[in-house]
Amino acid sequence: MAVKSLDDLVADGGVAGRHVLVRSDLNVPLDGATITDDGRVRAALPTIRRLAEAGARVVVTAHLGRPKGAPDDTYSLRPVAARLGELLGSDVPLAGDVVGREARDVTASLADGQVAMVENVRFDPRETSKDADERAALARELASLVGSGAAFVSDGFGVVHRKQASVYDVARELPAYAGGLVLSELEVLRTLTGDPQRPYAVVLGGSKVSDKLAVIEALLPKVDRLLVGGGMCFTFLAAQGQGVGGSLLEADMVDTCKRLLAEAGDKLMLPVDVVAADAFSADAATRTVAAGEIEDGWMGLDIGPESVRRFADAVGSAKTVFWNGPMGVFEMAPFAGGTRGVAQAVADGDAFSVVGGGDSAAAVRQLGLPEDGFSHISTGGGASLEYLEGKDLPGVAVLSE
Ligand SMILES: Nc1ncnc2c1ncn2[C@@H]1O[C@H](COP(=O)(O)OP(=O)(O)O)[C@@H](O)[C@H]1O
Ligand SMILES: O=C(OP(=O)(O)O)[C@H](O)COP(=O)(O)O
Repeated sequence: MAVKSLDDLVADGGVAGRHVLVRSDLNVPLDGATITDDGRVRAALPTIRRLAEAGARVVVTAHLGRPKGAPDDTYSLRPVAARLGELLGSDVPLAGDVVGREARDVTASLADGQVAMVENVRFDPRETSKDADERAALARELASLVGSGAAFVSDGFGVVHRKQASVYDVARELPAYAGGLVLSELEVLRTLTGDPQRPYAVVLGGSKVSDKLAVIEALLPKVDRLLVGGGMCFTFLAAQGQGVGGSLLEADMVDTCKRLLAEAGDKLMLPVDVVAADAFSADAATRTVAAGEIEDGWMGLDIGPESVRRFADAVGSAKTVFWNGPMGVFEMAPFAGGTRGVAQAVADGDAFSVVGGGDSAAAVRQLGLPEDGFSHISTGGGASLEYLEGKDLPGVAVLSE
């Protein structure tokens, strides 16, 4: 069955007076309760606004960070609901729970064209449960919030690779439609899966190491160059027997990295130098050292200048570039040079270039890089990677069941 879109929903008898549950990806970077980059909220806006303007009673669900399946104020969606309200130009009430009494009250009291949110859906342990029955139970409760006659719009591209209750299971409980953001992201990424112009370079960094190691294996045969920086690189350096001190390391993935290094040969490029620090802090003492010479008590928080030159050369000569994951802890000025240097090289080059991921997109904007230097800035990092890898995205596949 073909995926139905938001256009179909609006055309199918209209949405005026109907409840519509929208799953967005509003997982924004925060400094305390301050949003440091609202790109994902802005990206979610067109779908939410279109539904509201068509008279729907819109209930938005989203996650923020990775709370441990229980309410945790650090991960409250309050700042996000406030920002969404500012951008919409009307107040967005936020229920203090996910499917409890407040969620039911807020949902029931919506007027036509109004938008409300429920709290971080990951406060409910069933959202991310491996047990399909537990997830289905939460999905039924989410569906019953909006009642019969309601519809579900899946618009959180950054999370469609997660088989989670509010992304996957809920689409089986309500008539389900793909939002404009999901469809437009897939359309751009499709151009990278066909026959990309070569050389094709993929740059990986960031901190979700174990998620992305699996992706490397699948991408290796498809790309000409795979550049690995950020927190990702230290497990590879450790696999080469190099000293990584207190850097981010997934010890149980070292053997996998050994195997990947052997398979990849010189396709896979690692940093040759790193900016090491004696603490995870913007005020830490720093040193640039050879990649294998990080001492105990020090940690690698950025790739070094020689690595930036080599990575910049590789992306500068590529005709297609996909980049996910910052090269260092760019949020702190002393560790932003690697991300800035590589991003600038992508922007200066003439490759078809896609940068994906909440933090990577935020880095482009925060470091003042020209957004028009990239062919596309995607809201999803892991989701884009899994798509490029050729995997089915559960949150998309379920829409055509
Ligand atoms: N060497 C490093 N050590 C620890 N964290 C790092 C390192 N390099 C990058 N990071 C962190 O990775 C985070 C982004 O990772 P990730 O979520 O995987 O990227 P994206 O959101 O773009 O997909 C940033 O907050 C950044 O500070
Ligand atoms: O930030 C996200 O993904 P990304 O860092 O891969 O872009 C999404 O909101 C998914 O979050 P998750 O990786 O905690 O499931």
